Amino acid sequence: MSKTRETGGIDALSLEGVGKRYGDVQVLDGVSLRVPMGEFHALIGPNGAGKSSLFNVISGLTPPSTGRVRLHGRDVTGLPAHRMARLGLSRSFQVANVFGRMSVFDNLRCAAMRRGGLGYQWWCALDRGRGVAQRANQIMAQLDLARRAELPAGELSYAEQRALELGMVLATDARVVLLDEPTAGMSRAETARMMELIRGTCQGRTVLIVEHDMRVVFGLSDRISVMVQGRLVATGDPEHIRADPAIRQAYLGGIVQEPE
Ligand SMILES: Nc1ncnc2c1ncn2[C@@H]1O[C@H](COP(=O)(O)OP(=O)(O)OP(=O)(O)O)[C@@H](O)[C@H]1O
Repeated sequence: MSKTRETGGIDALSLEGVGKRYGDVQVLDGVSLRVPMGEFHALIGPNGAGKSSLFNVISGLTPPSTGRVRLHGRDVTGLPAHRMARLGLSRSFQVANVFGRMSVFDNLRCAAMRRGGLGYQWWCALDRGRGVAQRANQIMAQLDLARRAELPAGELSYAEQRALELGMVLATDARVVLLDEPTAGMSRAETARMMELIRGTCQGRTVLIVEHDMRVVFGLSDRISVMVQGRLVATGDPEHIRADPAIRQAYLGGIVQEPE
């Protein structure tokens, strides 16, 4: 039975004819996609295909030129990122996006404050009333960062910074999580560790991930969509995508390493 059916027919995320134009350049063109609650969905495609642009539209960083975006059935087209965060959608970026001078713990506290949709001026009140510190501690334990709690985030290793960034996404308690190349620039061992962290911490959430490493894509995904020149050209389960000769020839051999 599909996840949409299991969850009463409401998709966590649905896109209908999403387009984005910058001047004369059509970056996204008629993108339609339904992601059921709890699905782990990967978005793959060559450089410049429009994957990050799609993330920007979904997360409210930039409005689409055409089409609709729905979150748990609610039309959220064009809502800014902070409103999307309050509605339970959070994202990471291609490059580690942490506050380098703030401690690991404070980075997580800051992120956890967004959870309640309250401003930073409520830091103290939230700290007491909503267990923000508790949440930060919990996430540090999950990500094995507890011994780094007081270290400025800028002094963490690259892989640890990416883990912290994942933690900042999770600290908001988002039910829909967008991860933009979470293993980019990592060694094989770091990638394997990151996969473990993602698998462990994102369980039960709906995840849309952009990733070039096919070990990660095929290791984690329920379904995969392939994007080329701003359009989705295929969506299916990993076996379907892996078996499609056109996709294999065009993308899986070229842009990525094959899963083992
Ligand atoms: N603000 C912008 N103004 C003009 N063109 C843009 C803008 N943002 C993105 N583009 C163009 O949109 C196209 C898609 O870029 P995007 O970064 O979304 O691709 P991508 O699939 O994420 O690529 P990569 O895998 O390399 O990150 C590119 O041709 C890019 O130059």
